This record gives sequence, structure tokens and C-alpha cells, in this order.
Amino acid sequence: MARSLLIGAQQMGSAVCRLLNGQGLAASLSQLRHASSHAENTNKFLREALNRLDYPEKLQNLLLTPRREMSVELVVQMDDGQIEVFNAYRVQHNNARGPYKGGLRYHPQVDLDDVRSLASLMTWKTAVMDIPYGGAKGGVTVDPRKLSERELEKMTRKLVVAIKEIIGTYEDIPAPDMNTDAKVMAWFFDEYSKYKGFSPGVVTGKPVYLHGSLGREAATGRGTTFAIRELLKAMHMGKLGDQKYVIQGFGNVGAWAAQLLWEAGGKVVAVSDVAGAIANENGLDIGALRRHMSSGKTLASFPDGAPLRKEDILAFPCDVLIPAAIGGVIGPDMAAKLQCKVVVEAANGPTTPEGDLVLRDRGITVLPDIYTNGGGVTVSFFEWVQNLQNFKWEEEDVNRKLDRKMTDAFTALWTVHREMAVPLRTAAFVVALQRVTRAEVHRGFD
Ligand SMILES: NC(=O)C1=CN([C@@H]2O[C@H](COP(=O)(O)OP(=O)(O)OC[C@H]3O[C@@H](n4cnc5c(N)ncnc54)[C@H](O)[C@@H]3O)[C@@H](O)[C@H]2O)C=CC1
Ligand SMILES: O=C(O)CCC(=O)C(=O)O
Repeated sequence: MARSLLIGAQQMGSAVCRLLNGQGLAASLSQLRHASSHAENTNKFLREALNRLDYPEKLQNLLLTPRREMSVELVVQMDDGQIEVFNAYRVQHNNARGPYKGGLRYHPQVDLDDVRSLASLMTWKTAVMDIPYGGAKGGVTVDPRKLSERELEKMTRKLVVAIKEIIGTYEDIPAPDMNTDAKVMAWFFDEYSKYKGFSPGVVTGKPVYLHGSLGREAATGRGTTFAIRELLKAMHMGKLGDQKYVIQGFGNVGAWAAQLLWEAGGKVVAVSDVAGAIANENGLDIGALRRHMSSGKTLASFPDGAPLRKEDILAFPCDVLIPAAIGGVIGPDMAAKLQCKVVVEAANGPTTPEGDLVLRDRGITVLPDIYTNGGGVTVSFFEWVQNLQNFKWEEEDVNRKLDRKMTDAFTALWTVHREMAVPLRTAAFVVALQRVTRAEVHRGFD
């Protein structure tokens, strides 16, 4: 059995595979329309890769489903004395390759299905990046903009208390994701340490002065620029500085990617956040935009950018489109409108299976999330190693090691893309599935 798991690569010919290879686009889309949940969408992509591998059905099911899901209610007394209850989740998808690993998201749209999908993506991401972790994700259904800092801290500490028995330095290691940052990770580390003793390695993305790593804050954006550099090279499209970029989302990932692409000489012609969008055909001055925003002003009020409807950001003409905000933004209708050569998925799950089909049909290359944004968790791994060593690495060292990881991972997925003649997303899942399955099989099932 192990042999067929490891080297088998026969096509199994399921519905998804047939429709992606043979049928017309309209027929394919009508079959895919049933897939609406986030978790099911992720599994659709995964199944397409599984169809290339000769795995027994029971093993496939094991890879498709999470190992543990925890739902809790966080009861918090707000500043005005009222009691609020927040729903929170931690989903542990797979730990065959190492401790569960994945961020914590605070967002009003968080639900169990969303977290399940994001946890699965983490399993495949850590495998693509070849770092010794499994995959998990956590989230709280909350709009953090409506909470005071004190309320946010209380809620975070309640979360730690609720999930502390299933996380740990060698068990499950959370990190930042949307609307969570180094400050939230510091509260997390502090609260966990109260119960379990000093534990800097229980969470990554901490402040640099509090056992965090140099380079972690910029890592996902920096990794994204390394990923684009490798893709451009492989596609003979020139250099980072030769391209026009559009970026949706100007938070941690989007703003760092914009900064580094701009520093490399690229033209960032349009950017957006949750509240608005701006454009400048000659390229925005990203340094000035970041200074503008750090003085408390909105992105949309930046004087050197023309206002743009934020709904129009993704279809703005460019060479490289970088969704760096929420999931599910490129469905079939939006995919039909894009005016770019490549989509580089810095966000998790920005393209739906239906959107993906339209992009393939249009010849638009997609660099998938499980590779593109893997720089964040890679430097989280470096932070964890530094915590275990109790030793701080130089920032140059972190960035050099990150570059190496992104470059090696690209080589692995590009090789499968060429050899199996599959899209880059399927190639990334094939690479990840082979690594996770190898670990599952060699650990055994007793
Ligand atoms: N922070 C990290 O290290 C990593 C983040 N990611 C993914 O990258 C994406 C962005 O994460 P972060 O930058 O950390 O979050 P963030 O909270 O720092 O920034 C999110 C940005 O997206 C914008 N946004 C939110 N909803 C939007 C909407 N409906 N339309 C347009 N813009 C919207 C926000 O205004 C903000 O500019 C997420 O999908 C996250 O899962 C992936 C890997 C690691
Ligand atoms: O840094 C990490 O551990 C995980 C970041 C994350 O949540 C992600 O890559 O989606």
C-alpha cells in the first residue's frame, strides 16, 4: 500500500477532473455551482490533485477531513458593563508532518466552515513550504473595529483560556492573520504562560522585543515578492521592476508586498482596502502612501491617487493582480472581467473553483495561495526555532533563508506543473499531498 501511495500517479477520473480536462466551460461551471461552502471549495481543489494520485478512498477521506474542531463561546464584559458572547473556533486539520500551525482571524464573517477551509489550506501550505508542521486555523466572529483595546485584550485572553488544553509549543501554535497582530500575539503568549509556565513558542508573530522574530511582520508580503520574481522568471516575463501591479487589501500582507514591489521598481497602479480604492496610471508612491496612512488618514484620501470604486479594483488593468484581503472575491463573473496576465494569491482562498475555471479558460495564470503566502508561516517557523534555541537571528539571515524556501518551493511546484501538465494550483496540492501522505504512511496508523 505504501508504495502505491508514494509513487502512484494514475488519474482516477472523477467528475471534477473530467470536467476540467474535457468538457466545455459552461457544462463545467454548472456542475461546480453546487460548491458553495468554503471548506467544500478547498476540497474541490484538493480532489483535483487527488485525482492525479492513486490513493485509496479511506486515505483520501482522511486527508480531506480535519482531525479536531473546537467551538467555544467567549463571554466578555464590555467597557459599558454589558455582557457580550463571541463565537470562536480552532480547527486542527492534520499533524502528520509536525505540530498543528496556523493563524487566528478576527472578522465578522468567521464561522466554522470558513475556519475549516483555512485550516486545511495550512496543512498543504506547510507541506509545500517543507516546514515541519501540520495545519490548523482559529477565528473569532467579531468586528474588532467595534471593540476598545481593553475589550479586545479581554476577548483574546478568554480565547486562550478556552483553547489552552489543545494548543502548546509542540501541539498547536497560533499566529497572526486578518485583524490580529503582534500585540494580540503578546497577550496570547502572556495568558498561556500564566497557566502553563513561560512558553514563547506557543504562538508566533510576537513583537520583536518579546521573543518575536525580525522579519516576521513583513514576511508574507516579502515571500509574495519572491514568489512573483520566480514566476516571472519561469514565464519569461521579465523582472519585478518591469510590471504593473494592482493590490486588493492594504493591511499587513498587501502593504508590505506593495512596498517591496515599489522598492524593486515596479509600478503599483491601484490599491484598495475595506473602505476605498485609489489608482495612478504612473504608479503610486507607496512610501508616501504608507506615511499618509500611518498618520491616521484613510487610504482613499491619499492626494496622489485618483479615487476608484473599491468594487472595480480587481478588474483594473495590470500585469500582476494581487488579491491580499478576504476569500472568495474572484468568482466566475469577476474572473471574466480581470485585465491581468497573472493572479498572485496573497490572500487565502481568493479564487472560487468556478472563478478558477474561467481564469484557466482565459489563459490567466494563477499562482496559488498555499505557495504564494507561505512566507508568513515560514518565518513563523524561524521564530519558533529561535524561541526553542533562545537565540535571535539577524534580519538578513531570516530574509535570506526565506528567499531560499520560497525559491525551492517554487522549483518543486513548477516541476510538477510541467511534468504532469497541470495548473500551478493542482501542482502545489500534488507536491503537498505527496509530502503529507509520506509522513502519514511512515508514521503508521496504529
Ligand atoms: N498576516 C499574515 O502573515 C498572513 C496573511 N494571509 C492572508 O492574507 C490576507 C490579508 O491578511 P492580513 O494582511 O494579515 O490582514 P490585515 O487585517 O492586516 O489586512 C486586511 C486588509 O484587507 C482589507 N479588506 C478587508 N476586507 C476587505 C474587502 N471586503 N475588500 C477589500 N479589502 C478588504 C482591510 O481593509 C485591510 O487593508 C488574508 O486572506 C490572510 O488570511 C496569509 C498568510 C499569512
Ligand atoms: O504564521 C503562521 O503560523 C500562519 C499564518 C497563517 O495563518 C497563514 O499562512 O494563513
